[in-house]
Amino acid sequence: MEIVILAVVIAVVVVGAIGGLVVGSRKKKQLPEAKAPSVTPTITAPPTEPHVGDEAETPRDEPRRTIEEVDLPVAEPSASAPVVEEAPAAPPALEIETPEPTAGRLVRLRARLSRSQNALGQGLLTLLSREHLDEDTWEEIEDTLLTADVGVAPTQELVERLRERVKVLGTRTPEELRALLREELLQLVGTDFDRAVKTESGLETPGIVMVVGVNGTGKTTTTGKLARVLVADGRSVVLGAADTFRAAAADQLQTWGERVGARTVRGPEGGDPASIAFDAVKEGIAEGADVVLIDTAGRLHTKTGLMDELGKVKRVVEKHAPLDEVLLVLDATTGQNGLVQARVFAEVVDITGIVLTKLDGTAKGGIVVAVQRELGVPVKLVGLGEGADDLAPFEPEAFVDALLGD
Ligand SMILES: Nc1nc2c(ncn2[C@@H]2O[C@H](COP(=O)(O)OP(=O)(O)OP(=O)(O)O)[C@@H](O)[C@H]2O)c(=O)[nH]1
Repeated sequence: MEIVILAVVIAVVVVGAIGGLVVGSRKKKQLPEAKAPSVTPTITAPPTEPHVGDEAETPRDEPRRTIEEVDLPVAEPSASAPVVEEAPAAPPALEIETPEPTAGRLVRLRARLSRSQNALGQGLLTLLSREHLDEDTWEEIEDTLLTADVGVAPTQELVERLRERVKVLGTRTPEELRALLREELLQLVGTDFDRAVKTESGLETPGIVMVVGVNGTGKTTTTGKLARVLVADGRSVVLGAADTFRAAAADQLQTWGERVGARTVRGPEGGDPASIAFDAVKEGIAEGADVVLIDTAGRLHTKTGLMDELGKVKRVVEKHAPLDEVLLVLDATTGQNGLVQARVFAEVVDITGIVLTKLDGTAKGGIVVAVQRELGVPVKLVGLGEGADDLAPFEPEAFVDALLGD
């Protein structure tokens, strides 16, 4: 009996030892090292769908892990918080860009212009093509022009002339109507203005351009784009960040300048705009630059404040040399509000040219006509997008052609 008991004990011990060896050897199997979460988050591809013939089981050579060794899964990013791969830090050095040439820019940007302006041109052509041009149709033509911000007086003039010419014409082919409308719109926009931005002083000193307008109209952007236009035409430029109202405006202008290798003169936030303008012109003279562009602030609550500030900038700059151009920047999408701004600025400073920005974002191209009438000053440049080279010299023919579409 004792022998039997002894044999059973030995058997249990032997089986236990073998079992222990097996577990131990499993534990010793090296698990792949747990990867530390990478610093740069990455987007992983979703698992691919299994194909016909693929193994249904986990491959057998995959290491097995005990429950203690299995880490809890890292929380999956939720759909609302996508993991975005961080861009590598940009190198600090800025490359100097070569802006696009300015000749024919409006023609190049025509698609963008006509996309937003077709409502006016096509609307007029459709109405004029009706078989019977009754009073209601003429009223609709008038409404189309007024809706496009052409203004009351120019609208009435145009409708009167169109009525007369259509009567004389008798039957109308679409080609004749198009030609007639083109002629009349061109006359309304005006082909006699000198639309060149005056950037040459005719003196030893650089040409001086002051850019004014309510903040948010695209003033700083326009100053930057204009610097590019000038650089593209082979001129050297110094920028004056006299918009000290918003600190970011000076940074923004400086960035524009750096992209084309133009120096920016700036001062402290809330500093005196006139002294910055003065220093910018001084720097322009010292550098022998061709043009100095001065960006100003327009966020002033009273007309007197605006008058004081812009008047001071002008007086101080003119200690060096006279201003050659004062450009008023207006946002074309603001319609009548833009006209009110134009009136206030015109009372404060002698505007010599208008820049209409954001013409790509409105079908109200009639503002070109209205604002010229209001101030007796030509639109010289138009903004047709947020891109660096989306500022074009204003050409009446290209503009009217864009209104009428192809
Ligand atoms: N679509 C479009 N956007 C434009 C155009 N011109 C300027 N913008 C945008 O208008 C916004 C305002 O432009 P800013 O140049 O900052 O305006 P600002 O008048 O200088 O205002 P401050 O910087 O506060 O002085 C920016 O987002 C520009 O990219 C344009 O012609 N078309």
